[in-house]
Amino acid sequence: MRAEFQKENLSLYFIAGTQDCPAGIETVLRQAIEGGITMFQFREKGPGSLDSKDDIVSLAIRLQAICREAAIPFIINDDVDLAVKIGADGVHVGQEDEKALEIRAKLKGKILGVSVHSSEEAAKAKADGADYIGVGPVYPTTSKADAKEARGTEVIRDIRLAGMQIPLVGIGGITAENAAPVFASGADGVSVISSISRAQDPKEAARRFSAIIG
Ligand SMILES: Cc1ncc(COP(=O)(O)OP(=O)(O)O)c(N)n1
Ligand SMILES: Cc1ncsc1CCOP(=O)(O)O
Ligand SMILES: [Mg+2]
Repeated sequence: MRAEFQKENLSLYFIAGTQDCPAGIETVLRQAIEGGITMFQFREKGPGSLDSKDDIVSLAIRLQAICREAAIPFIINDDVDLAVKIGADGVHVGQEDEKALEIRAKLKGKILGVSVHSSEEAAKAKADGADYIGVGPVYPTTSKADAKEARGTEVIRDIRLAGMQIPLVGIGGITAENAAPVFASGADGVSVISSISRAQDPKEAARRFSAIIG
C-alpha cells in the first residue's frame, strides 16, 4: 500500500472522530468524500469520544469501508494495534506516541505519518521512515486540548528552506479562507477537522477548498 501513497493524497486530508461530528461521523465522512477529501484519519480522542474498545473497533471498520469504496486512504491516529488489527492503510503518530522507527518496522508497506514542530523533528521523522509529516498548529485550534502554540507557516517554511522535500501537510485552525498561505509556504496539503466536521454542510465545506488546492 505504501507504494500507492502519493503526496497528492495529502491535498485535503480530513481528520475526525465521534467527538468532532455533531451530525454523526459516518454521515459527515460520506459528505466530505462527496466534497472531494483525498485522505481520512480516524482520530477518536478527547471529550465526547467513545469509551468502549469494541465500539471503536466496529466504528473504525465501518469508516474504513466507506473510505475503501471511495478509494481514499484510511489512516488511524495513535493506535497502531487497531491499525494492524483491521488492516488500515496506515497510522499517524506524534512525538509523544509510539516511536516512528518501531512502527516503521511493524508496518511494512503501510503509510506512516508523523507530527513535527521543527526542521530537526522533520529530519528525524524522515530518517525514521515517515511517508509524510504533519506540521502545526498553523493557526489556533479548538479541536485538540493539548495543542502547542500556533506558529503560522514559519515551521513549514523552515522545513522547506532546510531542503527537505518530504510530503508535508499543515494542520490547525485551517479553513478554506486561510489555507492559501499554507500551500504558498510549501505544504502539499491541508489537514482539517472542524472546518469540515462542524460545518452545516460538510460537502460544501470540503468543496470550498478545491479552489485553493493546486
Ligand atoms: C496530519 C496530522 N498532523 C498532526 C496530528 C497531531 O498528532 P499528535 O501530535 O500525535 O496529536 P493527536 O492527534 O494524537 O492528539 C495529526 N493527528 N494528524
Ligand atoms: C490534531 C491536531 N494537531 C494539531 S492541531 C490539531 C487539530 C486540528 O483541528 P482543527 O482543524 O479543527 O483546528
Ligand atoms: Mg498522537
